[in-house]
Amino acid sequence: MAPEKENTPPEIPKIDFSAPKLQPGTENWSEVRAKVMNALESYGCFEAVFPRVSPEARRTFLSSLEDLFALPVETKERNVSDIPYFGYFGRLPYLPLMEGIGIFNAGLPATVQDFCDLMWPQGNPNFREMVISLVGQIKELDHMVRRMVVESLGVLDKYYESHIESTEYLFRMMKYRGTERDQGTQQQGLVEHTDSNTITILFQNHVMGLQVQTKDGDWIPAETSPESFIVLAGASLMAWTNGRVHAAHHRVMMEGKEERYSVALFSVPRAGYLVQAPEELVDEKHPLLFKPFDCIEIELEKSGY
Ligand SMILES: O=C(O)CCC(=O)C(=O)O
Ligand SMILES: [Fe+2]
Repeated sequence: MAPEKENTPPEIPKIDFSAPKLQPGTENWSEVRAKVMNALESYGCFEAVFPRVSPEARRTFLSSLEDLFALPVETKERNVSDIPYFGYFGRLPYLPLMEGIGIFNAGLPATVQDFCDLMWPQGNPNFREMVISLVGQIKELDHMVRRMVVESLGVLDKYYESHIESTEYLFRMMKYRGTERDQGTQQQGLVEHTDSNTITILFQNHVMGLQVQTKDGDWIPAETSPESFIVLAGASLMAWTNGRVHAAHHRVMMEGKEERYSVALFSVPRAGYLVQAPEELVDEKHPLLFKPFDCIEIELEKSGY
């Protein structure tokens, strides 16, 4: 390896999804698809430039999260879920800086409405509309990425529709308190973990903190701009692709007193759907790597994050 290369720290690939006509079948699509596969195989992660969600809408939503998290704990706790971390959680002994509020099945406007009714019995149509439109727009990116993966593997016609139909969406909003530690000292905001779902798409306020582990074990920053998102592959996508896609290990490290807000859309294989590699991806050279599993069962059994 050339010496300059050895010294270049690894960086999360940045991929441009901003072309207005990024459509299957076009040259641009094939180029972007190749970069996506490459990034998912090497890092399990990339930064997607996707200005379909306007920076203005993102900013407005992030500032409305200040009001959401400022609600009394008893109000936030009304948002319960049978699945750990899918409802409200906060001030857990092993996650002292973090609070999270999830909306499961956020693809359905009625679910978003129910959530808003719990938080604001007097109504909050603005918040409802912001969530519905963010979920709709980020879903477009999720669909494109998943289509690119099944296309690259040559199984588009047989599996794309069922892949999309078997998915539910978890929309999770997160707040991390700043750390009291001295400047230059980091404190863990979120323990290192791999997501169990298919794909996670995240954005954060100006307080960065997300880090992704490379296959060599180095932790590298996963930063976003007002127009870009971090896309992470989870264990379900790794299993479904029989290990072609790497599931990225990641964590949040906080530094400084400022609060961090982040927002994530998780595509989650619905309960009862068995995540298993299609027969086309299993052969002598590629033996089946993972036993079929139900992603929701894994989430239900989670004790740590
Ligand atoms: O807050 C973040 O940026 C990361 C959140 C995360 O990894 C998760 O909720 O699974
Ligand atoms: Fe995660």
